[in-house]
Amino acid sequence: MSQSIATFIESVAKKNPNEPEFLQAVMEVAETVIPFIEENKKYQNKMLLERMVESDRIIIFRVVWIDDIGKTQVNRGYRIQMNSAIGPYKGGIRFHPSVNLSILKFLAFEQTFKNSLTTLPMGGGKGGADFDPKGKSDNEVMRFCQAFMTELSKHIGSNTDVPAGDIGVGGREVGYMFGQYKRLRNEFTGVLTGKGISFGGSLVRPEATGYGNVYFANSMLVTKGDSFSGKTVVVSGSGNVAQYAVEKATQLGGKVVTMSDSAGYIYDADGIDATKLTYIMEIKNELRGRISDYLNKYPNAKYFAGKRPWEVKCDIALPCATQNELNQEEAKMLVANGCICVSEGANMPTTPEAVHVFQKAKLLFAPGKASNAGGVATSGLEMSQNSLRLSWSSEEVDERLKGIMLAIHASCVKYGTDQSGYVDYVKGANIAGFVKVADAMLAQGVV
Ligand SMILES: NC(=O)C1=CN([C@@H]2O[C@H](COP(=O)(O)OP(=O)(O)OC[C@H]3O[C@@H](n4cnc5c(N)ncnc54)[C@H](OP(=O)(O)O)[C@@H]3O)[C@@H](O)[C@H]2O)C=CC1
Ligand SMILES: O=C(O)CCC(=O)C(=O)O
Repeated sequence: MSQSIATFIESVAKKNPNEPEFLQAVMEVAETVIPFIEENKKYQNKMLLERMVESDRIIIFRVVWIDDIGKTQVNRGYRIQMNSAIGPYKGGIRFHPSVNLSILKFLAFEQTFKNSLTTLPMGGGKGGADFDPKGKSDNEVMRFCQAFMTELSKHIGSNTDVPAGDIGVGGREVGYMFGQYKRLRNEFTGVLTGKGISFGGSLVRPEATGYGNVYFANSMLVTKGDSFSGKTVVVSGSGNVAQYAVEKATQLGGKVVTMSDSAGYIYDADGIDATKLTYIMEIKNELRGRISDYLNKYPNAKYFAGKRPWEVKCDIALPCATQNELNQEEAKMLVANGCICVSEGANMPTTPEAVHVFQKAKLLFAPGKASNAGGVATSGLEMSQNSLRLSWSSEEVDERLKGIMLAIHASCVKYGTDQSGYVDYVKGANIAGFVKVADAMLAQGVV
């Protein structure tokens, strides 16, 4: 690591103690962006990266609600408004017991670069609460969402900050939050994305992150004259992103053999086809059960409690669960087993050591800020439709999504190709994302 990178990281670490995930995300960007700044006079001595790691503002608030047995519950809510140089703050809301400032700051920082890559005018933000929706009744989830939005509504708006879903926040939660915002503000606006189709949601938004990740992986494979056809695919997670990554990978001719949740993974050697995926969607989205329930209907599959799927031999790996879910040892296992392509559906699922393993082995490796950007890009399309008061067809939204993923791939190739022709997609995504935000910041003066 060069002296300038080390000095920068040291100062960020000092200002943001006890924030390992935030520091990890910053370090990954700094490693590629600082050398780029040093080669480009225009970006020098303007403290651009120093400004980008400092949130515009952070809102932390108490969320009080009553559970089904009449007990008062207290959670902590957050919204990180990271950077608005290129558009209103945009990024999801996460409800998970692990939520803290470090995790949300890493996500908001990543989001700023990701949103820049989408080609759409969206700044970076992220929010959430340490609320665990697991095991809660619909009424409890609704009361929590209403209490959360009662405070959040003071800080967001369709031209200011437009939240959406993330872990633990899907269509149900977005609906409850939208209802509360409308009740409090008496206005029907595109203040959230991921809404239901009957009240301003966009077709293909639920599918967009998973589909987009597979479109991006496919673009990487195409650079090698390859495709998903006949490939064995390992997927982690079984939530929104994983489900639609499995659907699209299967449609493109891949055989997906694993899915997981925080308790373990299932392995189905025959492949998780469309019918089996419908069952997983029922387990996860309606019954709110566990991935192990898959064996109730498909007993030939195997369940591995407490394990992650990276030990399974595959050609393509799609980590779609959560941050730091694929470590160095697991990366070595994937490489040894002949994996050729890893495309992140989740945000920062691969540890830095594991990323280096993939890059050293010259795998096709896509960082989430590029490969999972289809979700927020389609949220941007939802915002456009809301502003126009129009709804586009599935075909139209999907075509735009494909076009955006191709454009992001092209930007990564532009900024990430080295002299040997290897594309470092991490470097490409970081620099391409940085350039647009930095140019806008320079044009807007010292703010
Ligand atoms: N939804 C979107 O549009 C976008 C999401 N992402 C990212 O994709 C990832 C998945 O999000 P999404 O599918 O929406 O979320 P969901 O809540 O729908 O699903 C999350 C999945 O990840 C698993 N998971 C969560 N925490 C852990 C953990 N600590 N260890 C192992 N597994 C875990 C969950 O298992 P369990 O049920 O056991 O908790 C579940 O299977 C996240 O990193 C998110 O930030 C990125 C871009 C857009
Ligand atoms: O659609 C959005 O605004 C949220 C997407 C998101 O949270 C993400 O890209 O990580």
